[in-house]
Amino acid sequence: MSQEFTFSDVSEHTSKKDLYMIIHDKVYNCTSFVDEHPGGEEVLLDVGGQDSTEAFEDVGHSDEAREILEGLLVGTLKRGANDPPAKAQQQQSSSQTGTGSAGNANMGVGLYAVILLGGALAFFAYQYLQQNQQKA
Ligand code: HEM
Repeated sequence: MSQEFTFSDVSEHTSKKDLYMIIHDKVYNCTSFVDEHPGGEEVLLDVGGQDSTEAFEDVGHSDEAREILEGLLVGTLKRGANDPPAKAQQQQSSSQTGTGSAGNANMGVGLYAVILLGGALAFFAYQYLQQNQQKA
């Protein structure tokens, strides 16, 4: 059912009376909402006809804003080979870096374990040697 739009299809809708935008690879017709936007019409007109995923997410919009957004949905974006990569994918790759740093945290824990184990081994080795010395 959902209609597919290319980047150039969406880029034709940039005026206040006909305003489309792309957020997370979905296409929204924001025309009816421009006057109601609590953040003002200017910001919407600035990103009209473009991928505004970053602008939308940077503001940290509420769940209510996301519900309004769903009501404005008109279709999905069809990416061509020469189109820029999805902003959503870029976010994913940065969250993968996040997982990487979580992995580093695990490495940190591992390092502590090795140091503790090494310390314990040194302690027992020292005691063993002292006992041997006392016997001699
Ligand atoms: C069609 C897409 C959008 C919808 C449905 C929407 C909806 C809303 C809603 C409901 C609010 C009130 C606060 C909240 O509930 O989060 C809001 C605030 C705001 N929006 Fe949007 N928004 C959209 C796109 C954008 C974009 C692309 C920008 C770009 C910068 C933007 C910038 C802002 C700002 C700056 C505020 C804060 C206003 C304030 O608190 O003074 N919005 N938006």
